[in-house]
Amino acid sequence: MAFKIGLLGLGVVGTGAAKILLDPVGRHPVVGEIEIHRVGVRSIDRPRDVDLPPHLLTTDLESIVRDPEIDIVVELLGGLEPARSLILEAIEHGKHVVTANKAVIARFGDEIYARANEKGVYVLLEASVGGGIPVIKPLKQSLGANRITSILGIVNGTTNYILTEMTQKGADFAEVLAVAQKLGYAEADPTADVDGLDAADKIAILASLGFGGRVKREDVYCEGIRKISAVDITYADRLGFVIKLLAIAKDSVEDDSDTLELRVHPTLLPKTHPLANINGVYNAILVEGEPLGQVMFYGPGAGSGPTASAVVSDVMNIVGILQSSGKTATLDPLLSCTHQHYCQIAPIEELYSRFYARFLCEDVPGVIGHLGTAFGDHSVSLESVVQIGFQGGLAEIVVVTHNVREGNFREALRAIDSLDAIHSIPSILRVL
Ligand SMILES: NC(=O)C1=CN([C@@H]2O[C@H](COP(=O)(O)OP(=O)(O)OC[C@H]3O[C@@H](n4cnc5c(N)ncnc54)[C@H](OP(=O)(O)O)[C@@H]3O)[C@@H](O)[C@H]2O)C=CC1
Ligand SMILES: N[C@@H](CC=O)C(=O)O
Ligand code: NA
Repeated sequence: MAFKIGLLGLGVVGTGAAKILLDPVGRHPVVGEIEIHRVGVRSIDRPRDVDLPPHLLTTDLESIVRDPEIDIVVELLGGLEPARSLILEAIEHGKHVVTANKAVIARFGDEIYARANEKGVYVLLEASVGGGIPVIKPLKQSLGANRITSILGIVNGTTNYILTEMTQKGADFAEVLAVAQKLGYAEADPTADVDGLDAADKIAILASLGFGGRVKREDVYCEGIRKISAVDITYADRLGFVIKLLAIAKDSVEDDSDTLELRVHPTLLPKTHPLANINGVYNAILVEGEPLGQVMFYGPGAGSGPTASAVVSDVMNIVGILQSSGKTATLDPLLSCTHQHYCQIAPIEELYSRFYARFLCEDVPGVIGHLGTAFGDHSVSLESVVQIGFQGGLAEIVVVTHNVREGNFREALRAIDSLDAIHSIPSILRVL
């Protein structure tokens, strides 16, 4: 018996999923039991890179989520609406859902999972984080015996591709972004990638799974890569670092409470760090837990085929359950989501980090002393201060701090900014 799916979206990921399903030979036999019943798109006449019978396509997406013949709705539209409403309506009609939409899950996951649990259906989302990397299911199942203490990830393929090209080839930001869009890595609105919002959605999802609580998306501190310049990439390199957009969720070690650190920002990583050599569209997620220690998940973080691999695997999981237990079985607690309480998130000012800051100063005697004094006055201890060069007659000084409270560091910067000898502070980055 074939299991019928309704595909919402036939873009980069939808096309990849359809290609796998239309070509089952050599894959797991379950793939051959999945039938594409309807496909919802915006424009029927748009040329497609996959050979589907034209009568399957419709612009009436509501009719798909209500279709009594469909077992599983696969949402690959992107964006918040109509994706959220269609997912909820599919659930109301007793359909299982597979989605790659981290933006919807990070914002409306509570609502979606509450309804899914009431209706006894699964909402699986392996493709939503790390593209083709299996990380959601391992966090739910294979690592379930551990107390997770930290999750560090490079979880956005577009920005990792851009930073890699800028670092290795001195490429121009806008040009590389255009290539990433052409390769199908970027979101429909690439601001979500570049400004770190997509990575913030993903770390909210990972944190919720790893730390077993709900996460409010607005609690994730987020900075993107727009301000990263070739100058900082070069100086980071000289100091022994690479710059990566890092997503971090970890137990806040500075206090005994149950609070979490949750943040996304460009970070100077020591070249010896396991995440430092994750390049191009590849993503990696380094999970630390007790008693396991560290485990790293690595693979293609975006793109048609890899993301479709995760989507189809989720569909197969549901088909496997339907085959073995039937439609009325209770939900498997290791695949569904039942969190009730919200994780407590520490304010960014209270977090401790190392910082890299680049100053442009008048080339006058004593300027390094003034910097040191201002930092010292705010209990910010310095690891190194280097006058690294000159730019337009101004001395360029780079400071790397020890692990300091962010609130103190910011106050020190305000004091430094008001010094006569300081012309500007072009960059401030965190250091791992
Ligand atoms: N691209 C990637 O590498 C990855 C993407 N994702 C996620 O997967 C999802 C899909 O992304 P992707 O395939 O890249 O997106 P695309 O923009 O390539 O495709 C979107 C598809 O949805 C259809 N669509 C969008 N809005 C509507 C609407 N209002 N009504 C009808 N149809 C609509 C489009 O129709 P039409 O074709 O007619 O325009 C298109 O087929 C997103 O949530 C994204 O975040 C996750 C991991 C990786
Ligand atoms: N735009 C995203 C796509 C995958 O989630 C990215 O670049 O990682
Ligand atoms: Na994944």
